[in-house]
Amino acid sequence: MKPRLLPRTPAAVAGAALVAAMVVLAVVGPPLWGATAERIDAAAILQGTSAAHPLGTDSLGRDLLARVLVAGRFSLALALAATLIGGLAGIVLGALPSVLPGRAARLITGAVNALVAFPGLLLAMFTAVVSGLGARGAVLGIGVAIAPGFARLTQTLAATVAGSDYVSAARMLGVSRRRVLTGHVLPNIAEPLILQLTQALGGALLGLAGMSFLGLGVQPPSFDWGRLLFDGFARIYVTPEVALGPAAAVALAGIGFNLLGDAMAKAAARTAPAGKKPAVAVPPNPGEPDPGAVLEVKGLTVAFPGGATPVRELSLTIAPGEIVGLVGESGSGKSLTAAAIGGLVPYPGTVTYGRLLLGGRDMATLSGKELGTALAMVFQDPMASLNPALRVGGQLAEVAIAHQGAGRAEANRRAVDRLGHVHLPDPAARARQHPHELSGGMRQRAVIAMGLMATPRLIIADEPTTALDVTVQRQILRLLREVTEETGAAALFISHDIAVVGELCDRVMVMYAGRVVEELPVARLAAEAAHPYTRALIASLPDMDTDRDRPLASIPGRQPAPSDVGPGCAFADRCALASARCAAERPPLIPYGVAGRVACWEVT
Ligand SMILES: Nc1ncnc2c1ncn2[C@@H]1O[C@H](COP(=O)(O)OP(=O)(O)OP(=O)(O)O)[C@@H](O)[C@H]1O
Repeated sequence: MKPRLLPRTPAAVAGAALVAAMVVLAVVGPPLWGATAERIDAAAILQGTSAAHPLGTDSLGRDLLARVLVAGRFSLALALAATLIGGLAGIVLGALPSVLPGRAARLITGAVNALVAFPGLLLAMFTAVVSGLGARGAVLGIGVAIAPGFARLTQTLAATVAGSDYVSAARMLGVSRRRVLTGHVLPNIAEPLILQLTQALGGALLGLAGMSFLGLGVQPPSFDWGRLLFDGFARIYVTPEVALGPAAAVALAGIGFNLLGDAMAKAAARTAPAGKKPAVAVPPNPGEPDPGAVLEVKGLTVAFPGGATPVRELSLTIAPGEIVGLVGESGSGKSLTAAAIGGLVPYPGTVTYGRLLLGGRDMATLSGKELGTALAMVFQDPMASLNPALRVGGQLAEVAIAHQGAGRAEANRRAVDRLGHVHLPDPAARARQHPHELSGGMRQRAVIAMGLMATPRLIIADEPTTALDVTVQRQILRLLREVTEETGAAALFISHDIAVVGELCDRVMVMYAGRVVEELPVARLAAEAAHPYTRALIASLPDMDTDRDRPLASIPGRQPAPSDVGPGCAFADRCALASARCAAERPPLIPYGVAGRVACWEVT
């Protein structure tokens, strides 16, 4: 986990101070006060508070203050052990359903659900009794009591990550369940689990003290805070101060860990509103910028921990009014390219680039408001962009209020105007409806209208028509073309369908395993496409002459996973033209034909 500043709230400061004090005490306690804590004094048996013994003495005349100070190390060590046992067992139990076959997975999920419903203290007591009284039994007991909570948290987090597009893409690419778990799921849920471990440590301290207090934990001559509390409790009516010391120590340490865990969780949530901001690094200046371009991207790379680099050194330029199509099969890195341009790569992805200019300005320097005005993004699922609880018109109006400081009435008027602009019938009535009252095509129009509330210089549309039927798809494509022609906005249109790209775009960029392998004007696509992958994509399209009785041509083999791309051409092992050089050396993307670029040894 990356070091993160804690918020400077009194609770965070108090938590950090208490935990720091606890750690210092664990280190210096036994060497400083160990001898005093063990010194038997027959003349001072069972005393209350005195100048020599501020917390009194025990039945052997040993100083209780020294014993409380010394017991800190053992108490913390036991709590750490219990938390690690519980945490590890829980994470394994929670992760197993993602890798096991259906029936075993259901069995484990059911068992975890049952254990979560079982009172933790009973579980701990039962385990401690079965595994033998003493510190070991208590640690195991608390570990077992903690584990179901961790298992449930891991399951919930893993299920959230498992539903994301990149995991689906990895599965589609044939990545094994185990690799999906270790490479995609666990790294993305590590942070909340670590935060939970810190909080669990406080709970384990209290739990262990409780076990010792019940006589189920640490046995003499060893002692932890719970044991001291147990011993002091018998004298609570005569000399209450003897129980006070261990009780205060347990309470303060427990509160300290809980406050610290809480503060860490808040700090993490604050830095990660909707998936944390990825790290962005800018390597040295790569040549002169293109003054005429709306968008200029040079050397864009997106990487994830564990070696996955789904976008590699991608460069693209889009002129005003131009629509560039980014095409490639699932998992080639199209969506992450769009996300990186929009600053939306999910944590823990890292984005690096030589240049990322929107209208000549480095996108990293644009404020949220400037970016919101200059860039409009349209995604495949319009429901993801529209809040189901709000009326369509109100949501559009919000953009004008937030970005242009418009008044409510003016913003509403503009929203209806924009909805009419994207050919939504009866826009005033539609504006008063909720998203679920609109058809899929209407919703996508509404999202495009939302992008047009400002005057975007760039529209990024990521598979905006994939979920729509063919007729509606045509209408939306026409609308996008109309909008760019009217407003002069540039567009990056992402699709896995080269036919759709051919219909709408001016220029096409073909992506394979994170890299652009070919780029050319759409008008030359049929005649001049040179890269074997582009040609295979075109060949797999049906046309009027296609024999309907025979299966469509498909490209044999699979695209390599983002972490498995070798040194040569990533397409080599699916390519009929590949030579030994292709497997060993990656072809550069170089000018080819009239206005194209291609990366292939065999055609250049
Ligand atoms: N957060 C992440 N962590 C690790 N790998 C990721 C993450 N997000 C995406 N990937 C991987 O990056 C690769 C490219 O994903 P991307 O979504 O950009 O592909 P795509 O070409 O848009 O595919 P699709 O058409 O299916 O959306 C995939 O193999 C995916 O598994």
